[in-house]
Amino acid sequence: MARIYAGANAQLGRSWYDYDNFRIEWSSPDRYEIVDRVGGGKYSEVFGGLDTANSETCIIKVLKPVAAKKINREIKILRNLTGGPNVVALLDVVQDPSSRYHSLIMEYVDNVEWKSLYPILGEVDIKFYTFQLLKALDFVHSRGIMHRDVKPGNVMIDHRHRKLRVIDWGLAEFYHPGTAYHIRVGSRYYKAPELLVGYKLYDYSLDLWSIGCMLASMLFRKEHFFRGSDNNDQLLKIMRVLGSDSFDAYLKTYDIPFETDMEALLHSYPRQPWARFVNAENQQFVTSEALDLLDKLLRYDHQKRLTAREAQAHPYFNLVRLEAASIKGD
Ligand SMILES: CN1CCn2c1nc1c(Br)c(Br)c(Br)c(Br)c12
Ligand code: NA
Repeated sequence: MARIYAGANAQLGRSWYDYDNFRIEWSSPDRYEIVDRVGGGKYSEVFGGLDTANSETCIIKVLKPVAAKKINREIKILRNLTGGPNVVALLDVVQDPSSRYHSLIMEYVDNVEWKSLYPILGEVDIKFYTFQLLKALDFVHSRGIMHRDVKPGNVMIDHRHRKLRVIDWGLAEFYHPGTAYHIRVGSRYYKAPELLVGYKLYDYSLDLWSIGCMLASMLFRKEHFFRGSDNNDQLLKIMRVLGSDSFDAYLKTYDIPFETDMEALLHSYPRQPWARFVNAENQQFVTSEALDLLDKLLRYDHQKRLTAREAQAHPYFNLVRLEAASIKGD
């Protein structure tokens, strides 16, 4: 059971979370022109586009037919969240009458690739962007939604304008207490322990693990902090840092049956102090406040992780809280 916002969807009501009975009015695609391909994946192809009605740049996310069932959920969630701080805005939904393709027209962000961005962020940048990300997720969680795929590739950052937007709500879901969710979600390096041990009764705190991984990347200047070669190795990488004693305690707390064919996962590992990851190159960003926050996010036990709201109140953000809180996120 989530420690916070457990009743959000019950309070917001069925029309808020029931995405099955939800009729979508599709606009004509004629108004939008595809300019260039910016990316894509299993479920979609993503293009930079032009909205000819206002000559604005936009993003055109063309959904592959395989994603049909999930279209309703993604659109419902984007509609529910549009206007929230640092959530990418859904501008339009279009369907090409002749084709089966559906596309989402999204707000454009002049994104700087994570690979190039994380090595140039200064201490204030790290605080600022982490705070903005927490602000977005506290809003999203308060509206009863878990993102479930938080990772650098889904956090667009226009560094010139210090603009951050959380994107790709295709894996997001509504949180209902006591519901068992799929564990094949997220992206490996950012998967929380509950997903890796197959614990299905997870909640919003899933996203806070991923934020902890991103914070560790920025603080320690490492593109992906826990970089496993498969789900078992992912868990091993985590265990080598957090230790095996607290892992065993976690399994016990939630009565999680854990079998593995990976010998290494049965060994015992000491907990590594976070200071161990400080080196000459990153020591300028790493303060005791930063390590304290990180320690409170990267916990096996999801109920012990800070919530996004608690994390925003952490002293680590003292320098940026006033300034960042004032930006409405537009
Ligand atoms: C793969 N890439 C690169 C940039 N970029 C990509 N996918 C994007 C999506 Br979906 C949105 Br919505 C926005 Br906004 C941007 Br920008 C996106
Ligand atoms: Na998106």
